[in-house]
Amino acid sequence: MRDATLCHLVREARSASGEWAESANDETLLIHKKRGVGSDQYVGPGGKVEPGETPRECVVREVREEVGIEVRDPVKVGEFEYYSEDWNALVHVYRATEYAGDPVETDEAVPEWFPVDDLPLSEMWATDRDWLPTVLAGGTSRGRFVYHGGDPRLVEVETDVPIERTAGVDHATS
Ligand SMILES: Nc1ncnc2c1[nH]c(=O)n2[C@H]1C[C@H](O)[C@@H](COP(=O)(O)OP(=O)(O)OP(=O)(O)O)O1
Repeated sequence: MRDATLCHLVREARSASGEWAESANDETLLIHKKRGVGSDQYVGPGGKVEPGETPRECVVREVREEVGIEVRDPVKVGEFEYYSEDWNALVHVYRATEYAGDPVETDEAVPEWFPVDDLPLSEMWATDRDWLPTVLAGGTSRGRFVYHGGDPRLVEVETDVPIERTAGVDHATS
């Protein structure tokens, strides 16, 4: 099973005067993906973990490659097993709030900020709605999703579960 990552960057929305708004108005950065698994949907930036890198190193690299920013504080907040006819993955989910630079379009992705309470769920993975709101709100999640023909056939989700935060920090994948 291949290791992969997702990064969900959350920023506190600003009012017109530039003041921090209520946390309910937080926003998260999604990408409209141009290629790869889940293309033509809105997803979090991320990708396959390369041999010799840790999932945390992967998520920093993939965010840099896909939207051109440096994420500073990714924290592992979830993981899920994904199974389909042609791709299986253990997906390590990270949440971050600090970054440097401004998101830019690349040949892989078009970045777009969305209010955390108004996600384009109909244009996202069907199972995102089962775990992503919890993660965006600062919780944790663990899951197992079996897809067939692009639709989820088995969905197992636990939220607010202990996540080994060091997982993927110190242990490079094979
Ligand atoms: N079920 C589900 N929900 C949300 N996100 C995902 C899944 N299954 C998945 O595999 N994913 C995510 C995990 C990764 O971010 C990508 C899969 O990796 P991919 O984008 O193909 O890898 P890259 O390295 O970015 O692609 P290429 O560079 O090889 O084009 O999907």
